[in-house]
Amino acid sequence: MRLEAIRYSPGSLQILDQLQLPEHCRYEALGSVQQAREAIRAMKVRGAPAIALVGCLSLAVELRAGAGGPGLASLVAFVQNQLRLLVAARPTAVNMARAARDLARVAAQEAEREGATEETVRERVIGLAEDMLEKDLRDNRNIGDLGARHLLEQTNPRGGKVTVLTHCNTGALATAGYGTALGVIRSLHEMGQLEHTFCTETRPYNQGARLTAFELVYEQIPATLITDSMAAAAMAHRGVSAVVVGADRVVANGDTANKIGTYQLAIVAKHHGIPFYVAAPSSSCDLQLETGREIVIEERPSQELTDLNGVRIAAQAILL
Ligand SMILES: CSC[C@@H](O)[C@@H](O)C(=O)COP(=O)(O)O
Repeated sequence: MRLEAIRYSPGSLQILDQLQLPEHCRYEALGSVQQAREAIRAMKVRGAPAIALVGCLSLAVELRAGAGGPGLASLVAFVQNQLRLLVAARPTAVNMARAARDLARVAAQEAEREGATEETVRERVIGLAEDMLEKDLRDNRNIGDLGARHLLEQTNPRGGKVTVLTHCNTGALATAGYGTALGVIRSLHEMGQLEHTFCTETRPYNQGARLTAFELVYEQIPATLITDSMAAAAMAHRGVSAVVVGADRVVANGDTANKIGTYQLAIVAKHHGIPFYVAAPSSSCDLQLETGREIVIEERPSQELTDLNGVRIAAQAILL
């Protein structure tokens, strides 16, 4: 069975609560933008593409139930407002902001068309949100296949299997399915070209230990979980052929924001002469920003560092 972070059918949206993984596979129904926003903030669903898809589909569910209006202007204002709330939920990942721009634009365009009704505006927004789900899955398969072939050509021109190190979770759980960086690893495995995977635990929220390790075991892909602080040693001594990570946002000059720890992985990879790749769909690209310095970096609650499963592990009164 395919791992699904998002289950959607017209009028119904469910997410796999990733805070409960790997112990429990529990789906939670989201019937409104407000519920989706809370789930995204709490990281029950996370990963740049999945955040955007859940946000947009929660709006689709709300609109199908007749939310917004009465009147075209008030419906368009409602759509814009709901999208603003969703964009603010996790600001670094740009996918939601890009999707919001597109949805707000089609809502406004349709409302201005002669003969438009509330129903046609709702249908246009819902239709576009549903297309995004299909497109993300297609994009991920392409990223996986193209990325795997590129990586084999570049890192192993004489043939032979490769070993890949990855960070955070960029798999089926972070997307509509298959994944981006983890999609490349999945494709290498499907091609019979993957020797081994190293996945980092990804402190403080352990997306690597809880989610990537879960996906790799689930798919029977050969893999070892390492602490974040073992990455340099793994690169020095364990034959890592390439590092492949995902992206929350790629800006015009190529600067990339991703899970904390990605920067040091890039430096360590450079030190060891190991190719470092960012695997991301165009929905993660933000060409409006020139450099990474302009990216708003999300600040998370300090408990994510000081506590483990609700139990304080850090010294009291330490500055954070
Ligand atoms: C395909 S997911 C791309 C990125 O969003 C991913 O690399 C990442 O850093 C996820 O972070 P998260 O904080 O778990 O949302």
